[in-house]
Amino acid sequence: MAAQPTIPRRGLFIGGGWREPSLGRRLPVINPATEATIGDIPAATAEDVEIAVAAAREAFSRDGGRHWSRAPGAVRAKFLRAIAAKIKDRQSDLALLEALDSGKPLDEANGDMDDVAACFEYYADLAEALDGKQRSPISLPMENFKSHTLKEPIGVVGMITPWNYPLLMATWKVAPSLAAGCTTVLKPSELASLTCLELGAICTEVGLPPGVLNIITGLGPEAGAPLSSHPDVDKVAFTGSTETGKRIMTAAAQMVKPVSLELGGKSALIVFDDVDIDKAVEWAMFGIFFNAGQVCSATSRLLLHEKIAKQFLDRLVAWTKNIKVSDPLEEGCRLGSVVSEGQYEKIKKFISTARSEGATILYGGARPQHLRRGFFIEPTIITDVSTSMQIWREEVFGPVVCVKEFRTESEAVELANDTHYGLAGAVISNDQDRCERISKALHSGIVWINCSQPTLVQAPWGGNKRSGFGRELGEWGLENYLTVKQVTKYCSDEPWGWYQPPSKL
Ligand SMILES: NC(=O)C1=CN([C@@H]2O[C@H](COP(=O)(O)OP(=O)(O)OC[C@H]3O[C@@H](n4cnc5c(N)ncnc54)[C@H](O)[C@@H]3O)[C@@H](O)[C@H]2O)C=CC1
Ligand SMILES: C[N+](C)(C)CCCC(=O)O
Repeated sequence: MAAQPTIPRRGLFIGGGWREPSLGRRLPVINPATEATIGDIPAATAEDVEIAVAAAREAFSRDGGRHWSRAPGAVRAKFLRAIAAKIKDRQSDLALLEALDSGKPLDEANGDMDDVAACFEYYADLAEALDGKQRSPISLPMENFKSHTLKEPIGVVGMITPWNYPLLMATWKVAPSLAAGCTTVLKPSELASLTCLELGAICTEVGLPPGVLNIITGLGPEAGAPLSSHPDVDKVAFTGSTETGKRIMTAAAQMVKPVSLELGGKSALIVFDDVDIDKAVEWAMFGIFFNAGQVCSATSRLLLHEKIAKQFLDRLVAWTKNIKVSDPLEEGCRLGSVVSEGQYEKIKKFISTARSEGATILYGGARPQHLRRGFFIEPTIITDVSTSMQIWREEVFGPVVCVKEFRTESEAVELANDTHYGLAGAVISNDQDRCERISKALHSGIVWINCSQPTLVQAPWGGNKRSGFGRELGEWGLENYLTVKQVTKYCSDEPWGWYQPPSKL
């Protein structure tokens, strides 16, 4: 088992320095795998939000923006690359903090840190490329006007992020917003903020101008709500539950503030009868048991062609029995604890409701017997599910998959689209034409073919319907933080000639 690190005691990271929260309150950090309190984080309130937003505003306009918001993208790229390098230097201690804070297996947390560094590097490249995209000419059907566009940073951005991928979800927002020239106030989830606070320490080490990135930890209603309604915040970017997303959108609407929302999901994985069963089983497991199913894009509904359903479920159970469920720091752990007691209770309730509604718990459904403490739930497979059941309709955000059989392609598509959500969908089949047809027919922002969950920083990420709107990652992620200005010039020597000139007499 890896050594337990000391948990750094941090303040709020505002204006390039550490500050105690105005009301002096702190929140405990609980290791969900042991239930032990391992540290604490500051609890910001509206007073701190004021100070952080003011620091971000000052940094945005400092020296007319010469050193940040209007500086060449190449200048900002250097900071992004320096942050990526520091993340790599500190990879093992950051991964350990992430695992202790969230309960995810250390191997997963290590992978997250790779993705974090890669995301900063990717947006460093895009920041540089932005310089070449300025003054893009617009082709016009006349000669007396010339137009071009400028891509400008949207301003001060408020970011509210979740606990399932604490530093990675923050990075998906922070990296492109910094690349664009925005300044930012980040409010990570109170359930897992440690690595985001360490990002503050890294910003100091790389000499990021003060106030460009501010990090305030605290509770949603106390710190997140005043950030989303703040009149001096130009945009809010949010990842989290659909309920909170609605609140944020309502608050932002009062100021006609743009929002991007990455919310929940109830994505389906469709498996046809022409597949290699074991390969498909492994993707089905990765789709729902990775990060203990606490993934917005988790393929939590498994649709099996009736011809292979029985054989598939037998193999799924056999593979699932083999998952190492353990303390996240144990070698080979593939399923850690869920993030908190609240989430643990919520998942157990989903399972008991499924049972009481008539579904069968084919495997799992309880606390693993060998783990007495910690918020552990067995990987759970639920069958005999009808489309009116809660387990079919609602996001569990836990290691719980529900299974249905289908006969035809159109039935599979109909079942997959039978949800208010629209984040992701996946299909496994050896018939490539069928996969293409299904990728068009699914009402979702992401489709995986012959896999589930792989996420590439270059490709757009986001959902439709109640999974939200706006796209992160790729060039779309940068556009989120840019506003387009048209500049139009009259270039004829002739007078405009609309009004009658006054008499020269
Ligand atoms: N789409 C996703 O990636 C995520 C989905 N969820 C879903 O949400 C459920 C509940 O988890 P929670 O941690 O309660 O999610 P949440 O949506 O309440 O929390 C996400 C973030 O929003 C903040 N927040 C909460 N209330 C707020 C408010 N009124 N104004 C502004 N910010 C606010 C939180 O402090 C946190 O930083 C999960 O069971 C899961 O179904 C949770 C986290 C991530
Ligand atoms: C694709 N993955 C698992 C790396 C991240 C998913 C992001 C999310 O849950 O919001």
